[in-house]
Amino acid sequence: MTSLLKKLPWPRTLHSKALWAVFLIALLALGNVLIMQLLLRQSDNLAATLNLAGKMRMLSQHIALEAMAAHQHPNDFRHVPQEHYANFESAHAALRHGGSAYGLQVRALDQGLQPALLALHDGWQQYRQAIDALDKAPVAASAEAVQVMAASKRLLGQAETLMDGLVQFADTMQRRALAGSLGLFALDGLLLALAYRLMARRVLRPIRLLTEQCRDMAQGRYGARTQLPMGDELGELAGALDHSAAQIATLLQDVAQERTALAQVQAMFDGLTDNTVAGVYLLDESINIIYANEQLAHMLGYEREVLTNHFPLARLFSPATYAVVHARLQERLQGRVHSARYERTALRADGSKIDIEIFGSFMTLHRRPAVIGMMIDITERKRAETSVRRAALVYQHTSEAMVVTDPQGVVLDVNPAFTDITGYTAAEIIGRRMNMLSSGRHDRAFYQGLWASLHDTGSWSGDICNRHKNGAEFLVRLTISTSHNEDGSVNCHIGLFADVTEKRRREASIWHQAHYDHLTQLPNRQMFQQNLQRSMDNARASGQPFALVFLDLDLFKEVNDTFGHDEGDELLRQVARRLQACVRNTDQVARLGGDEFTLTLQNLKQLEDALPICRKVLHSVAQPYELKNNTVHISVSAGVTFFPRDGQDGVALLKHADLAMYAAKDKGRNQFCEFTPAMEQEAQERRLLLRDLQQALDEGDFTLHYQPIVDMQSQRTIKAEALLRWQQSVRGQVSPAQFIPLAEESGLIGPLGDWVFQQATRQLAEWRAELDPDFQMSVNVSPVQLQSCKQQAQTWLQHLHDLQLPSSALVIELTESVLMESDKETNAKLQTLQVAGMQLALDDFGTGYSSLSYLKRLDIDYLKIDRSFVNQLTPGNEDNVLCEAIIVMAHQLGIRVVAEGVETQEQHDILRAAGCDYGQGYWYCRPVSPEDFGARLREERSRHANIHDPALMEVAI
Ligand SMILES: Nc1nc2c(ncn2[C@@H]2O[C@@H]3COP(=O)(O)O[C@H]4[C@@H](O)[C@H](n5cnc6c(=O)[nH]c(N)nc65)O[C@@H]4COP(=O)(O)O[C@H]3[C@H]2O)c(=O)[nH]1
Repeated sequence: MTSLLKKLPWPRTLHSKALWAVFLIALLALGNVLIMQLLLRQSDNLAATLNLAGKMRMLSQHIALEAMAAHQHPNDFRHVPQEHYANFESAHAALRHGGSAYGLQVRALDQGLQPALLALHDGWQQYRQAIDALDKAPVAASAEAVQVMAASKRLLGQAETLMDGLVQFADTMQRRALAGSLGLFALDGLLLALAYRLMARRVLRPIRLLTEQCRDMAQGRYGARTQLPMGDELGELAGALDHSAAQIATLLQDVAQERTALAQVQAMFDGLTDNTVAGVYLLDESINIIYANEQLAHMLGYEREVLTNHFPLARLFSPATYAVVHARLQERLQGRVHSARYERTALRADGSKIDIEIFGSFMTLHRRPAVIGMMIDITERKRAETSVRRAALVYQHTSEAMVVTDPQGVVLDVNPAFTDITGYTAAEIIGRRMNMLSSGRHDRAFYQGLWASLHDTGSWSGDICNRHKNGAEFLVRLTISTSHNEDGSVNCHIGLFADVTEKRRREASIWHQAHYDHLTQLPNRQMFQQNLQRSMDNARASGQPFALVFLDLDLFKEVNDTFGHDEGDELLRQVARRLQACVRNTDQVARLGGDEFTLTLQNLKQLEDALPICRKVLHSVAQPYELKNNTVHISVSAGVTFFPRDGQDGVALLKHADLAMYAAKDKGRNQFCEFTPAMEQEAQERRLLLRDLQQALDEGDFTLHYQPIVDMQSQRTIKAEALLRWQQSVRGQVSPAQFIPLAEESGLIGPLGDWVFQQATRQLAEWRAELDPDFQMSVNVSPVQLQSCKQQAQTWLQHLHDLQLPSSALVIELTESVLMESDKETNAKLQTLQVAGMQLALDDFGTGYSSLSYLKRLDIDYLKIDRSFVNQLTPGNEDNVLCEAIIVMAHQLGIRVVAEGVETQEQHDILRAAGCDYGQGYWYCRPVSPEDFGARLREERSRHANIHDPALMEVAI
């Protein structure tokens, strides 16, 4: 069916299709009308037939009645009219053959009803004969009447039969008409469906597709195509729409491409302008800036809005520079030169200068000439160029040799200094390898290390021994760096070296001086500390302990002072050699300074192994020394510590060895002591004492006692020695012999000594004013105190001046050590005091090594014989001669003598007999408080004033 439909010559245009549709619908309607007409006719014929048959039935009965009436009542009724018979006959004929009767037009009865009609006609014949018979029969004849009645009855039955047949026929016809109508309806439906299908296929679908396409297009989708066959207007419309869509799509694609291209151009421009390197500008023909990117504004220090608002380019340059810039711009604006590049110095908004490189090209903007270009800040580059120029100058003129090699070490270039240092000219070395300079002093591993470093880090630095062209070896400090290409490969190596032969020699010498003792050539303190650290590291690694022995020569100072420094130095050298001879090569001997040495005895299997070595050292050092001019005996005290037992670090170890050494000294010298924790406790005790001392000084817990110094002859108290007293709350009375050394060590002696000086002089001023204008005061001055304050002498003199005391009223008591250790500065201070009139007394004379020559040198006024000599003075004792000799010699030097510690009259008498000038001791008076001393002095003065008898003084005491 479908293929058939397809084959049909369908109308091509919508118009013809519409005409065809109208025609077909009209045809359909006409067909319907005709069929209905046919059915109606059949119905009419059927009705007419039924009507006619009915009439025949009625007529038969009517004829019978009339015949009966006429027979019964011939007067009243006439015979049956002939026309009835004729009507019946014509009706029969119409039914039999078709025609009209009773004004009804009928067609011949269906064949099926013809027998009934024939039977009716036969009955009719008989009925007629019966009528005729009745008509002819007499009025009362009943037989004929009965016959009529029977014939009438039969005819009626035959008419009924025909009627029934007709009714059945009518039913049949009616059913057929219904079936025909239904068939027609079905046909109509089929045709309409067919028509709809065609409509849907040929019209509605294309319209829907077109609608969808239009909708797609409206929504911006131009890719869909209806692709309808080009048969009708819809096809054409679809084709046109497809074409339009394709064109629009192409157009849009073109637009999109153009837009993309435009966006790319814009992006390129943005990318070009949105950078932090190049400032982009656009100049109009009046040479005003009409566009500037952010970088340009940033570069020139302007707001971008300012710069882009027809900013005159002239403002960016000095007038002279702008004249040149203007001329070059004109060349482009006039089209004579298309583009240009040049460098100028521009001015920033703040007036500072900036070196810029300017690129500019001619362009047309709104049909007017313009210049577009870039400005780049080349200040750094300029600086770099200057730097490169300078570097080139340096390269040429530096005294350091420079050599450039390729990655394989082949020389590419050298500077003049290279030739100066190596002797090789550029022509001789370029193209050769650097190993031409090799001295052969370095092994293969050395050069492998050099190249490995260059490879890994790009640089190497170190000393290298080279050979000069003339064959001489020289040491250079060589630094090699690597220059890389952009891809990371090595471009070249740059070597920089200077001849450091001399420098290294000097450095080695300086290092040696810094680390070795110049006198003994032993490691010095610094080297010792490094070695000690190394020893500790080794001991930690090996687990074997080592011993640190701290050595201090006994009485070396005395030897030094007695025999002179040269002899002392020689002694130290010999001691050093002996020490070295006592230990193994792996052990270390060092000189820390002065007469202090250390031994580091390594890798001890057991701690006791160190002790025989210590004994050996003590024995060796104690052997006599043949110096240049003297034979000397000394000994050494040693403190022994062990690592790790006695200390975990160098400081602790040395401190403990020092403590142990002091313990050895305390034990009487020429001994060695192992460190014990008790020593540390003693040291701790000293620290606590020092703390209390500081506190006492802060809180003013010190007092001064005064001990008279009497004139031997008159026994008159003519001086007093100020002696410091410290009554400590817990410790009680602490002896100066205990705390003065501590004060000296800690530096507290400075303020403490000043306090003593001020206190004593104030007291002196009082007594001089009240009791004796010639009274003198002796004040002990520690050597440390003298060294501690630079302005000491001036301060004291000023103080005396303030108290209106003459300097001569004061005697400074110094120990022998001051004389021996005094440096220039101390001497100068003492001299200042002496020049001012102050007197000097040498305390404890005879206990040390001081010689009379020192007394001379310092121009000592008084010499105080130590009480250890005075103690031994007994009548008839040969040792008394010593004291007498001291007194005589001192007097010969113009020095007066004070005897200390005079405890008995015998001593007093012996000393007086020996010519001793002054005496001091318990026999005269113990040190007493200022009040007691004042009372005593007062009493003595009054007694002297009245009696003038020195003997009474003794009684008073
Ligand atoms: N056995 C005995 N001793 C006697 C006799 N006569 C005096 N002494 C004591 O001998 C010491 C004399 O003082 P020094 O030799 O200068 O010896 C002083 C002095 O070197 C030092 N010293 C005392 N006060 C000061 C001071 O203010 N400054 C300084 N730097 N040292 C002081 O302390 C040392 C001891 O002083 P002190 O204990 O006060 O001891 C005093 C004194 O009490 C005596 O007949 N027999």
